[in-house]
Amino acid sequence: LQATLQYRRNKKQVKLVVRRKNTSNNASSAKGSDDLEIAQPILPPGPTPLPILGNAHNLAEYKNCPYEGFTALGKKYGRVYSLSLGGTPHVVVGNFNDIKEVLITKGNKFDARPDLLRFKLYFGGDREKSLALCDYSELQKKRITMVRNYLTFRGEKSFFESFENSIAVEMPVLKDKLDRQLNKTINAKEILSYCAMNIFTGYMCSKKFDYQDEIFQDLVRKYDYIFEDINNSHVIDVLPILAPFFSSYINSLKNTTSGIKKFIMNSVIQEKYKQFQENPNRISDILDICFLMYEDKDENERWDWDTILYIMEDLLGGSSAISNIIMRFLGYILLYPEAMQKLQEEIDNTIGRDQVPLLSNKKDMLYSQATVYEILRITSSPIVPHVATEDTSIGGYAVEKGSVIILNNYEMNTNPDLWDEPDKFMPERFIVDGNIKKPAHFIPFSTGKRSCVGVKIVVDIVYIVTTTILQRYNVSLPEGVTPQLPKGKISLAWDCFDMIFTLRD
Ligand code: HEM
Repeated sequence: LQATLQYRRNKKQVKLVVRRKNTSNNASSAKGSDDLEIAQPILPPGPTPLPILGNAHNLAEYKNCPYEGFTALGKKYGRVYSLSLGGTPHVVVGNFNDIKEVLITKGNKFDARPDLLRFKLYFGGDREKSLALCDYSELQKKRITMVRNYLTFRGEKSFFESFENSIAVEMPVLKDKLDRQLNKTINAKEILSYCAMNIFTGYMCSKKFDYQDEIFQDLVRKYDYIFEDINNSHVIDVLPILAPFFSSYINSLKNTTSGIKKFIMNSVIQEKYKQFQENPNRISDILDICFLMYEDKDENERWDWDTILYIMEDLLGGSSAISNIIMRFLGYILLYPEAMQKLQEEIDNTIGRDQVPLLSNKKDMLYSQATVYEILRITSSPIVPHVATEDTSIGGYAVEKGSVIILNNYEMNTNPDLWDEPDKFMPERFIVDGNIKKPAHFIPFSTGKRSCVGVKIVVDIVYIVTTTILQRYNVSLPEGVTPQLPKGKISLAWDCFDMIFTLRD
């Protein structure tokens, strides 16, 4: 806390090797030759931090969407600027070229994550256990490569088949649950959350649960609570000194995550391990792959139970992202009924009313795909912050080791220089000359070595679930209900908004 950025500006000299022609802004243009040279440190500009508070006050009015605040400050301080938050220097980057420098060109220098108290609390006090919030260690490299291959079906056809099958068997269950609630005002998020979790457990652990199972329901609620928490900022992120005043909140995070772990260990891993031991040659899902790693003959390569437990905890948590984004999908088409009509027309014309929607249809369903992308654009969920692992630079500005890098995806998705009428919900913007076209600066799943491993399954699951729903039902809002869809995060409250499903004629 004592180290405010101003202090650093005055006292600390960061020696950097800066290549002059690398800079498209003015930071290092003061230097003379095109060769590598030692430049004087030019730290990014930024508002002056206050003692203890740092720059928290500069963001106070943007509590509901801090990324809107980062964009507003960027207009004043430029495309790369600095802030001090939680006693740590932060650098905010909102321009695509600078973002690419962080994620791709210098990806190895920016591959760590911030050391936030909350990140530790989610993972039993040690964020290195997490897949998404850890730094980039050798173990992480192995875990994430394995997970990425599994979730993008690289090299193993049977995994794609089993993924498709896990969705396919869940769709009749979803329709059955909705059929029982026809013409009633319902909280669809509950049903969709059970559905998404079952798609995940089906694919990743070969196990499905009954939607009426109260322990399963409790697990899904717990995940949604943690997902909501992780999607929002908290005052202890920027003022960790206040943590003792939030002990009941901290305990609730601890209890919730430990409940999740207990469930996964007792109701998923242990049971499945018995089956694996009976038939170790049958590898049907990622949990079996983890068991192979647990039994590796090489002691240095072998994984322990914690590694397996936390991989499963992290991955199953991805189902909350899916249920929330599907709710957003439904929310937007309820607000823009002409989009619902176009989606239904596309379904009728391409798949028909009776045929089951398949992933193989997706390529012909341009408007459906475009709607998923438009939901992701307009939602603008943040890229998880990165951390500089050495003294380096961005856009020619000095960045010191340990700085947290905020990559302002919200700005890239809402900048009128990059999008026509960015505030308008307009799926058509992603269809150009009869093809899906995503501009290079559209990176809802980020890019580079720490990009999202869920990129493929998210789009596939959202596509199948929403197509299945709209093929069979009209969806409408009860009298007086207007979905509130705050931007800069994916999560919505458990009881965010009700809707009504009626059978299409
Ligand atoms: C709408 C849904 C989702 C969106 C928009 C999204 C977006 C993102 C973004 C922006 C990142 C950070 C990338 C970076 O730091 O450069 C990320 C990381 C990650 N996501 Fe997703 N995600 C979604 C769903 C999922 C799902 C369903 C899963 C799991 C199956 C998942 C697993 C992960 C993991 C493990 C990481 C960390 C990767 C790493 O740090 O190496 N995500 N996601």
